Amino acid sequence: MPRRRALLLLHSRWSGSAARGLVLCVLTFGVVLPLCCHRSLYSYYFLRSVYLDWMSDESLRKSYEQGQQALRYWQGLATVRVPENPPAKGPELLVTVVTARRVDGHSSHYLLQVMQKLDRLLRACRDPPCAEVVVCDVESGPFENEDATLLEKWFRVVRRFQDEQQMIHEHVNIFEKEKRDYVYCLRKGWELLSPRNVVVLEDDALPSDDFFAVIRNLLSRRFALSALYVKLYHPERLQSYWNPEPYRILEWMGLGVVGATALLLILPLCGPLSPPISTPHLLFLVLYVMAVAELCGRHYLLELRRLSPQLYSVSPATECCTPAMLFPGNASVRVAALLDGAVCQKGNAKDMVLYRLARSTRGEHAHSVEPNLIQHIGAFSSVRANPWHPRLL
Ligand SMILES: CC(=O)N[C@H]1[C@@H](OP(=O)(O)OP(=O)(O)OC[C@H]2O[C@@H](n3ccc(=O)[nH]c3=O)[C@H](O)[C@@H]2O)O[C@H](CO)[C@H](O)[C@@H]1O
Repeated sequence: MPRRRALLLLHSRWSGSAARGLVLCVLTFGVVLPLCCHRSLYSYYFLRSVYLDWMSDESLRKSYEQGQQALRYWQGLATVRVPENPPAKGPELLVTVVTARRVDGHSSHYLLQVMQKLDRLLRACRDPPCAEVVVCDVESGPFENEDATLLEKWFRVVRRFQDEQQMIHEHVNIFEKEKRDYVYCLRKGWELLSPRNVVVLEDDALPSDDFFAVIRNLLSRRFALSALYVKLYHPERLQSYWNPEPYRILEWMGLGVVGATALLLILPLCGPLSPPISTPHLLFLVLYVMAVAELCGRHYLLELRRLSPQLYSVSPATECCTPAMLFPGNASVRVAALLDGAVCQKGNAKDMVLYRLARSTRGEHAHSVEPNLIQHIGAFSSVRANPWHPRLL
């Protein structure tokens, strides 16, 4: 008899727990998260059909306004500021900005926006200067890159077609040209200034406010000594846990365990409905926290790391994209040599080639930093065909 009663008690406890778990899941995943996240671009709850077109148009409009504002800034500067001295040799950091003339999106003046932001950041750290900046103009078409010309008074602008006349007669696919342009810019920066470290930005990579503080911190970490490159950007849409990168799965499980333990410790303070501390409850809460994190969007969790440069995480490099890259020490020269030996084409652009080269070359290590240190503002590509109506996703 007592055995039956014990079984009944256990059964009622379990069904009570299951019912509470079910209510919690329905409320969280069916009510609270949809209400909180339906406008968050990188959440699973984002209402794409309702908001995507509108948000994309808004972002294009803003980008156009910011481009026009940057254009006025650089045009107006000529009357109020004296040009600075040419960049000094041997700087701690050289930032090379690779740029080509854009046909689509020309009026958003991406390059001018990026340079305006760099100018603002550099004026905030002058003694000693955070970095020297060189603009690397790789335009080879019949028209000049007007934005680069406008910046000439303020920054050193190097031009590939002036240095390498033969490039005008080069008949290579656009991805191979893009790679050769990149190699030229890497080598030219090194040759001109012999910097101790190099950052290469593409002309639509807008640095974040803490850009130089984080770079300085990264360079002070041990891993940088042996790094071939550190990626400073990965597309937001590819940052979720479900984009399987081994370290992300570990991070996801760790977050689940920490979050569930915190909940188990906090819930008893909230009243009699709290679950008892047991392994099944812990497992349930681990899965619950993991699901909440993924559905809300890992991208938003990463933003918390912006609190301090020390909190930025470094992990093995991910494949896609090179809009912002840090090359510690003489790594930019090694990368130029590696890229020189490879051929790029559609489906095998310089970002993929570099990723594979880093993995297959003994002794070289490639890393990614999170969260992103730049915002990618280029809605229009200068190497690919552009859609009639570019979208944020
Ligand atoms: C955000 C993002 O995913 N960007 C990636 C995407 O660029 P996108 O397709 O977004 O092209 P983009 O217009 O950003 O151009 C990338 C870079 O190439 C430069 N450029 C352009 C034309 C040219 O003849 N020579 C030249 O060097 C241009 O100035 C810019 O610095 O694909 C590229 C590879 O193809 C790189 O992996 C980019 O990081």
